[in-house]
Amino acid sequence: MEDIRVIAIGGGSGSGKTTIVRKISEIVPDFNFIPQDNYYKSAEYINNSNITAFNFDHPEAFDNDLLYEHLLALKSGKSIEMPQYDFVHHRRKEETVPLEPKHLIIFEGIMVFSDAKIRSLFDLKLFVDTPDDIRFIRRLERDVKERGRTVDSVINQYLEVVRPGHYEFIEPTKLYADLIIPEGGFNDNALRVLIPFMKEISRTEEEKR
Ligand SMILES: Nc1ncnc2c1ncn2[C@@H]1O[C@H](COP(=O)(O)OP(=O)(O)O)[C@@H](O)[C@H]1O
Ligand SMILES: O=c1ccn([C@@H]2O[C@H](COP(=O)(O)O)[C@@H](O)[C@H]2O)c(=O)[nH]1
Repeated sequence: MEDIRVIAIGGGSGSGKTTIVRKISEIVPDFNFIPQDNYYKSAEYINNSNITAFNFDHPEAFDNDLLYEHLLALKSGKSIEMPQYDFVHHRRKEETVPLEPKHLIIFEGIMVFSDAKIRSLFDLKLFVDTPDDIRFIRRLERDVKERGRTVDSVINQYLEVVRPGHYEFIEPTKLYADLIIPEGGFNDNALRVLIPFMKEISRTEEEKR
């Protein structure tokens, strides 16, 4: 398969990256979605009371070798078995999801721009930029509702590792972005500009003829 493009969407936790991808998927029919979160290394000994004993907000928290291998395979027209991640138990799930190659790959996560080798595979780089207070409120709500977390553990983790990690490893990668999107998935103007481009590159050979 020719012309396989990778669009990377980076930005802080709770900035709205996943929401952007959901909005894109309502209009762009067919693409491979790779959440960087699926490539977290397992840390099953972690729970609410020792949440900072593993730093999930460090570039080495991810299995970058497997990520590179998988992105390169998809970009070369090969299929992969994508891992799945369990946020409640902080570990990789047993099951994987088979992905067949498609013309468009969307790769999303907090540290998608940290690794130079992985970065070299990207055709378009977007950074979602949302103020810290808004990101924290969204994260607190989400982690308590969906990720089995207590309010105390979210606050503790945020102050000890998430916030420092954001300034050390995420914010500086904004300089790699081709486009910066303020306020994420509810920025209708940004989506209006981006979606036709994504629609075009996700078309199959047959549709292009
Ligand atoms: N612009 C927005 N306004 C209000 N809530 C939003 C907005 N963007 C995202 N959210 C909500 O904030 C939470 C985190 O957003 P999400 O897209 O998962 O962020 P990320 O993937 O960057 O961590 C979700 O519950 C989502 O519904
Ligand atoms: O087991 C885990 C794995 C990750 N985290 C936190 O998740 C965010 C990244 O996910 P977003 O969806 O982009 O918010 C990261 O800041 C980690 O701290 C976790 O708490 N537990």
